Amino acid sequence: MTSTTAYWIRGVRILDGEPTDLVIANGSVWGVGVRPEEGVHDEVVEIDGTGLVALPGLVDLHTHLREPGREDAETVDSGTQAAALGGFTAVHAMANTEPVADTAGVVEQVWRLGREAGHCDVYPIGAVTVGLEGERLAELGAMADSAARVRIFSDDGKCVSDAVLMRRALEYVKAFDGVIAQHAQEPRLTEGAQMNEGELSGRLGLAGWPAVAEEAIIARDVLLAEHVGSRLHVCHVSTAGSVDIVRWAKSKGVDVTAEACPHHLLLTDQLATTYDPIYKVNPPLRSQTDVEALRAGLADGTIDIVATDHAPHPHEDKDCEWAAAAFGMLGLETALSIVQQTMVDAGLLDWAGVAERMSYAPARIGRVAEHGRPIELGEPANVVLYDPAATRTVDPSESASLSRNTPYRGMELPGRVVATFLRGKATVLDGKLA
Ligand SMILES: NC(=O)N[C@@H](CC(=O)O)C(=O)O
Ligand SMILES: [Zn+2]
Ligand SMILES: [Zn+2]
Repeated sequence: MTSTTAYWIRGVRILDGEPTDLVIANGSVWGVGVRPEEGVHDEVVEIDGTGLVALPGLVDLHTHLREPGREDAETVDSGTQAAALGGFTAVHAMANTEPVADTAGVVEQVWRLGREAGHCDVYPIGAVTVGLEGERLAELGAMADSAARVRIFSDDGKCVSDAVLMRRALEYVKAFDGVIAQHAQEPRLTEGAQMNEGELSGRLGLAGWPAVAEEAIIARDVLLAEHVGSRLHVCHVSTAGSVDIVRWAKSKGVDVTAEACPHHLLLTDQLATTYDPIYKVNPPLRSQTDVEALRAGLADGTIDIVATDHAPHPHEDKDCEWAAAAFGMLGLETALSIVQQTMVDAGLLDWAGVAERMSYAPARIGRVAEHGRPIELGEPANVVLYDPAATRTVDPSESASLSRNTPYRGMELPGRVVATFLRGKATVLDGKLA
C-alpha cells in the first residue's frame, strides 16, 4: 500500500452499534474506537460520521456492464462508477455481452477492464453454453482456471431450458466449487410475453407472462441440484410461488440460494397501465402479493440476497412502444435506498441484515474471499458510509451510467451513499466520485 492517507470517521455507527470512531488506513480497518496516532500517517482526513451507518462494501451478484459490444449502453468504467456511487465495492458482470463471455479470453478482458477502471472489483460471470445458444456447454473449466477465476456461470437473459444440459452444467462446476445462476424462464410458456399474466395483462392487451413459467424451472432445477449434489443460484426471483419452492428446497437441504431485485421489492405490474416501457423488465413486475412474499422471504432468509440486475439500455431501445422495447432497468445507484425503504424502514431488516444480504452472502455465493467481510480490525477496508436520514429525488441525468432507464425517475427515495472505500482508497467522497 503506497498511500498513507488515513480516514478518521468520527461518531459513526457500525451496522446497528453505538457511535464510535473508525480509522481506515493502509488499505485496512486500522482502528475501531480509537483516533489516528500522531505522526504515523502523512495525512488524516476527518469525516463527520454523525448519523451515518458504516456497512461492509456492497457486493452485487448480478450486474450487466455491456462491455464488450454495447459500449453505447454501458462500459466497465461507467458501470463501475455507478456501482461505487451506489456503495458497491464488487460486482459480478453478466455474460450476455457481444461477444458472449463464454471463453477465458473474454472473461479475462472484462476482469482486466475492471482492474484498470479501479472503481470497484469486477468478477466476470461465464456463460453456461456457447453463445448463450443453449446447445453446447461453454469452456467452463478454462474460465474457472483463467486469471478471472470464474465461479459463477449463467446464461442470464436466457434460461438453460434443456434439462440434460442443465444437469451436465451442475455436475461440471462441482470440480471447482462453481455455481450455476439460472434465469428461470420456461421459453415455451413465455413466447412473446410482455408483462405479468393476470387480469391486467388481458385488459391492457399485452401478452401475459405466467408465474408458472418461472416456478416450473425453479422446481426442476432444485430437484436437479439435489440429484447431482451441486450448487444452484436462482436469479431475480419474482413470484410468491417461487419463494415457496425455494423455502421447500432449503428445508430439504438442497444447496440452493436465491436473489431478489430491488424493483421486484417495490414496484408492481400496475405500472404497466402507463404503457411506459421504463417498467418493462425480465422477469416482469408482479402483483402486490408477490412483492410482499419477496419481502417476507428476504426477511426470513429464504431469499439470500438482493442483487440489482442493473440492465442499462440506450434510449432508442426504451423510448418506443411497449412491445418493441428492451427488457431491463438500471439499479446500482438506487439499490440501497430501495432496500432501506422496503425492508429497513418497514422493520423487516436491521443493518446487520442488510450487510448479510448485500455483502456477506453475495460474496460467499460468488466465492469471493476479499469482499463481504466484517468491519473489524485488520480487515480489508471495503466500506460504505451511508446516511439513512437523507432523502433525494432521483434525476436520471445525474447517473454515472451511460443509460437513463431508471424506473425511479422523480421519486423521492430515502438515504444517500456518502463515501465508498475500496481497500482503503476512497472511490466516493461527499456523495461524488473521488
Ligand atoms: N433483466 C432484464 O430485463 N434484462 C437483462 C437480462 C436479464 O437479466 O434477464 C438484460 O440484459 O437487459
Ligand atoms: Zn435474467
Ligand atoms: Zn440480468
